[in-house]
Amino acid sequence: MDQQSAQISSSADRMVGMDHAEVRYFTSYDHHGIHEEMLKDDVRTRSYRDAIYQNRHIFKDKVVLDVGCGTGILSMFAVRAGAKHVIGVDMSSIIEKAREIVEVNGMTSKITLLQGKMEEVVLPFPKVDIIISEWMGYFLLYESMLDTVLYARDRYLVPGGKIFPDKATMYVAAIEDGEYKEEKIGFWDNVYGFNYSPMKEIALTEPLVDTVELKALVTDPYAIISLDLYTVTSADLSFKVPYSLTAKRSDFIHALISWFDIEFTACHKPITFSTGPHAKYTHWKQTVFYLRDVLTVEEGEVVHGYLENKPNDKNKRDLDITISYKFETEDPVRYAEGSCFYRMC
Ligand SMILES: C[S@@+](CC[C@H](N)C(=O)[O-])C[C@H]1O[C@@H](n2cnc3c(N)ncnc32)[C@H](O)[C@@H]1O
Repeated sequence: MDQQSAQISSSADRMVGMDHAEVRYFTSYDHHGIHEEMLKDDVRTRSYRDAIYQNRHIFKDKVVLDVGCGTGILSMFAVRAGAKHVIGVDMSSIIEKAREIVEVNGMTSKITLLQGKMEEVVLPFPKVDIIISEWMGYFLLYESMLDTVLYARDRYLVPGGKIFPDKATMYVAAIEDGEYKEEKIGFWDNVYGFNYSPMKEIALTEPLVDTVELKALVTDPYAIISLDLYTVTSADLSFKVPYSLTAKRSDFIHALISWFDIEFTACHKPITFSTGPHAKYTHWKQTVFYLRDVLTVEEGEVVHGYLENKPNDKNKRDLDITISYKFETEDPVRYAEGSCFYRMC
């Protein structure tokens, strides 16, 4: 068996016993393309690099755990920042490439790479001083990788240890998006003279990951939840939170959008980045939730409701999201109230 075939078969062995969704999840990270997209996301990768390089006094001589190391980029940043030793863990076969990358960069003695699930591998150190991880998915929580970071925190982080990054805040806002909603959702009303409404239901249920122009925002953003990675638990990732959106101008509302901000508060000078429509492009873009109704709002009027999120019962990496909305106005023609269910899968 050649080296490549041996690696493929050892990866397959590790997947034995995993359900189909888990295998699909981890193999999605096997291909170099997804890593290229992440590494080329300059806002993302530069923020991690700055957070690590600007805090050599925190990393110097520390044992660091890189949860989901992928190609090893964060592990190598940590070595350059003076870490005593870095352990990188990844279930995906991309870790084979990480080994080669670490070797050609002369860091083999400083980085131990382990292929396996974070929840199952045995680390060469009983405890670590710092956890670094890029775990964020679309709508922050899609893929549910944060659970894995929380597992690593509870199992391996020394008391007083640091997590990079350690804070995430999710926002919602409402947008005018009539043209695109018509193209994506209205399209199904009449397809070559046929009623395709069953397809419209699926299209409405699926949140759209796309870039939203700032000028589409009809309301100010509203921070719905903030996660402190030192204290948050897996149970907290199922939540129902209120929101309240005040119209900045008279316009129509076709959808709510969501995005998140990330903070590295352990840094000497805190480093943050945003995935919002006001910020530089990131591969997370924004997540668009089309509403059934079109709301006709006037400046200063308020739309409020709840956003409920929970991992899907059958596949915990998918998300079940319900958004309820109430637009109370004295004008009975414009009054609107409803609830929409979405699944991110
Ligand atoms: C978003 S990528 C980040 C890769 C790399 N750290 C970077 O910043 O470019 C997440 C990685 O975590 C890995 N991963 C996710 N859950 C894991 C788990 N439970 N055990 C091991 N690896 C995991 C995936 O295979 C993937 O390579």
